[in-house]
Amino acid sequence: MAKRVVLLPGDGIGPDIVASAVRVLRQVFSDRPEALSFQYHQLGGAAIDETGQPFPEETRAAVLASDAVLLGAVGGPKWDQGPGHLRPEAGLLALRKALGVYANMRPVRAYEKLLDASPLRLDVAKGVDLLIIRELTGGIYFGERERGETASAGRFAKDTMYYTEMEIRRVVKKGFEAARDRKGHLTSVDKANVLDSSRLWREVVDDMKKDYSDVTVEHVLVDSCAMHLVTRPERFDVIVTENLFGDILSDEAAVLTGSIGVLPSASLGDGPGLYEPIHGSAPDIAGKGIANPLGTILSAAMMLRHSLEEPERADRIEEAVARVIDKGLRTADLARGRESVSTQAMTDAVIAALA
Ligand SMILES: NC(=O)c1ccc[n+]([C@@H]2O[C@H](COP(=O)([O-])OP(=O)(O)OC[C@H]3O[C@@H](n4cnc5c(N)ncnc54)[C@H](O)[C@@H]3O)[C@@H](O)[C@H]2O)c1
Ligand SMILES: CC(C)[C@H](C(=O)O)[C@@H](O)C(=O)O
Ligand SMILES: [Mg+2]
Repeated sequence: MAKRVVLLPGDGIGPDIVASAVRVLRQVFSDRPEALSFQYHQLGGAAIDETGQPFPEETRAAVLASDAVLLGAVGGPKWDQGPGHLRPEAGLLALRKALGVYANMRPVRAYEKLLDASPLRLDVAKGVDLLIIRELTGGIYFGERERGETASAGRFAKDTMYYTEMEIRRVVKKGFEAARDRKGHLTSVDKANVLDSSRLWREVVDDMKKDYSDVTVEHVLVDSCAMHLVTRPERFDVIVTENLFGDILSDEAAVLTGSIGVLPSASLGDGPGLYEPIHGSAPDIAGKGIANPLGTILSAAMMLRHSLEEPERADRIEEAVARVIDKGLRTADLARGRESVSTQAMTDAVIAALA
């Protein structure tokens, strides 16, 4: 039976980069085209325009019945003025929650050929190969919120960072397991010098250590981690951290690779996985045909590996991307004054490199 992939192109550059990933998937399955079925649904601003909701019921039903979900990006200035629960981003959060994808894996790999695209010194970014595991369905993104007004101090707004032991344990477990399969080092990132939720996080990590004696564990405060990511990135193997810290640190880590456009992600829980590049809808370049499709193409490879039991085809896509980068092809975000190619041409090159 065909594996059911739900495609959520979303907004801005989303439709272009998802189209690229689908072309690559079709090519890598050209010997068995019946193995995958694709279904398009709406999420984000596009869904608001059509249905009034950022995560329509129809999309919810489709993703829950799928084997995996591939998402482009959501958001844009057109929808920025709406109330919080009717923003495109609220649809994305509701999607993650509905799928229960609590572990967001964001691998960061510096390709040798792209080192000069990073603003950092060559020797800093060289050899970087780390994995950020970001808790994705809890923390301040999903805690209690409140808006109000007091007579003495004017308006107030409240967001709450709330974690249960169960939420921490299951994502930290993914961290230990990933470290075990990689270089055996786990960095748990928190703000335990200030936050109670971080102190609980640290206690749970320390509790779990004894079951993973082959993994070395260190605790690093998030501010210090932010500095070390761009000064000594080679010290990291697997980083596990809560939702907001992971969001910020992964965009920072993108600087090591030359562009946020090349970073993929896999969000995993107990049901269908969700796969999306880590970047947004890039309204500044939308419609120009110049978006970097590699983060989405590499997310599709992660989908084949983690949800669709097709690890060899995943390898083939990743090798094709590495070959294209090696040949020197760059989209505008990576060009740094060199010649650049379009989304379409980059996708064509990956497809040609698959052969
Ligand atoms: N997962 C998601 O859907 C997601 C993630 C982040 C931001 N957003 C949303 O996207 C919108 C824009 O946010 P932002 O500008 O802060 O972040 P962004 O990631 O969209 O863009 C940041 C910068 O990186 C560039 N960029 C990003 N992806 C690129 C690609 N594939 N190729 C070339 N250049 C690329 C953009 O042109 C821009 O200059 C906002 O509405 C935000 O909420 C969505
Ligand atoms: C758009 C936004 C809700 C999202 C997040 O904060 O999780 C994005 O920044 C990401 O990293 O996927
Ligand atoms: Mg982000």
